[in-house]
Amino acid sequence: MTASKGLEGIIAAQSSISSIVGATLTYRGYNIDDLATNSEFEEVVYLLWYGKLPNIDELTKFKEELNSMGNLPNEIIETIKKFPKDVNPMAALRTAVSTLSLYDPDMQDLSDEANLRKAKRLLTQISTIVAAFHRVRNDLEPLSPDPSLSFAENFLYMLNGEKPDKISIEAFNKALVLHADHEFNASTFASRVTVATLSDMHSGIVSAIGTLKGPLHGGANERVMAMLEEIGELDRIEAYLEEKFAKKEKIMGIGHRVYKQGDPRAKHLKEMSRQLGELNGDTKWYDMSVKINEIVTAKIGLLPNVDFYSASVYTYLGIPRDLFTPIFAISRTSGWTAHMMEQYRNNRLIRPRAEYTGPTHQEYVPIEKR
Ligand SMILES: CC(=O)SCCNC(=O)CCNC(=O)[C@H](O)C(C)(C)COP(=O)(O)OP(=O)(O)OC[C@H]1O[C@@H](n2cnc3c(N)ncnc32)[C@H](O)[C@@H]1OP(=O)(O)O
Ligand SMILES: O=C([O-])CC(=O)C(=O)O
Repeated sequence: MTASKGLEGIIAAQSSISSIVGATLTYRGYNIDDLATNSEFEEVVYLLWYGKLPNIDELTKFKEELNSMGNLPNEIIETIKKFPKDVNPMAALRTAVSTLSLYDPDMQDLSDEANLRKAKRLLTQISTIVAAFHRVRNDLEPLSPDPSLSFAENFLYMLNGEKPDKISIEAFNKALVLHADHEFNASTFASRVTVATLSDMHSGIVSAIGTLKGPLHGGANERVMAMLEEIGELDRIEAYLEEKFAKKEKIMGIGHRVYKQGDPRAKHLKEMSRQLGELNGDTKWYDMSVKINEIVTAKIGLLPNVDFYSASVYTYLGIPRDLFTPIFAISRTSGWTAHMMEQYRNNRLIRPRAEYTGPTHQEYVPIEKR
C-alpha cells in the first residue's frame, strides 16, 4: 500500500453535483460561467439540491420557503451575545451552528425529507448568524431576515441595517453563486466523512466550517486582504514579493490542488473587483491584486484561485476582512448540504487506510525497567 500525500489524485467517491474538467467547473452539468452571469443564488441552490433548474413558479415558492426559515431561536441570539466580541467569526459561527443543532426539530431525523428541511434552515440561519454576530460585536441589535428580499439582499441588509444598492446586490449574488460548490474540496469532504458515520447534518456543517477556516482553504481570502493591507502601496509590491520568494513563503490566494490551468471563478471575481473599484473611485486594491498576480504567475507559474480577487471584491462592498471566510461558509452551505444529502442517499462509511511507517516488532519493556 502506497499513500498519496494529501489524497492527491484519489477519486474518493462518485458524485453528480459538481465537476471540474481542466479549467471548466460545472454545477449539475451547467457551466459556472453561465450560472454566474445569469442566475440568482437561490436558483443555483435549487439546482444543487433538486438536480434541475427551477421554473418561475418553483423558484418563487422556493424563495418564499427559504425566506420563512432564516429566523434564529432566541436561545441562539442569547448565546451569540455571550461570545467574546473579539473572537474569530468563523469560531463564533462554528459554535453557533453547533448550538443551533440543540434546537433543531429534525436534528435526529436522517430521512431525506428531514435533511432537506434542515438544509433550508441551515442555509438561511447561517446567513443570519454571521450578520447577527457582526452586529452584536458592534453593540447593535441583530436583525431578522426581511421576507421581501432575496438571499443576497437579506445578508447585506442584516449586516448593515439598510437595504443595499443594486450594484452591491448583483456583485454579492455573483460571489455567492461562484462559491456555492466545488466537488470534493476539503470542507465538503469533511462534511461527507462526518455524515457517512450516520451522524447528523449539523455535525457535518460544524466539521465543514472548522475545515474551511484554515488558510490553505477558505481562510485564504482573509489572508489575501491582510497581504494587500500589509503591502499598502503599488510600488512596494516587488520588494514584498522578493522577500516572500526568498523565504519560500506561500502567496495567499495563489495555486490550487486541482486547477493547473487556472480557476474559472477567478476571472469573474477579477472583473467584479475592477468594476467595483472604478465605481468606488479607487482601484488601488484591484491594481495591486493584478500586479501581484502578474509577478507571481511570471515567477512561479501559479495562477490565482477563487480567494484571490474575492478579497478586494468584498472590501469594495464594505465587508470587514474577518467576515470573508464566514461569507464563503454561507454560500458553501448550499454545496455542503447537497453533498451530505447525496452521501446519505448512497451511504458507505468513509474509512481509508494508512501506509504504516512506524517501528515494528518492538519488544515490550515493563515500566519499571524503562
Ligand atoms: C477555496 C480554496 O480552498 S482555494 C485554495 C486557497 N488556498 C490558498 O490560496 C493558499 C495558498 N496556496 C496553497 O497553499 C496551495 O497552492 C494549495 C494548498 C491551495 C494547493 O496546493 P497543493 O496541491 O497542496 O500544492 P503544494 O502546496 O504541494 O505546492 C506545490 C508547489 O507549489 C508551491 N506553491 C503552491 N502554492 C503556492 C503559493 N500560493 N505560493 C507560493 N508557492 C506555492 C509549493 O511551495 C510547492 O513548491 P515545491 O514543489 O517547490 O515544494
Ligand atoms: O476545491 C478545492 O480544493 C478548494 C476550492 O477551490 C473550493 O473549495 O472552492
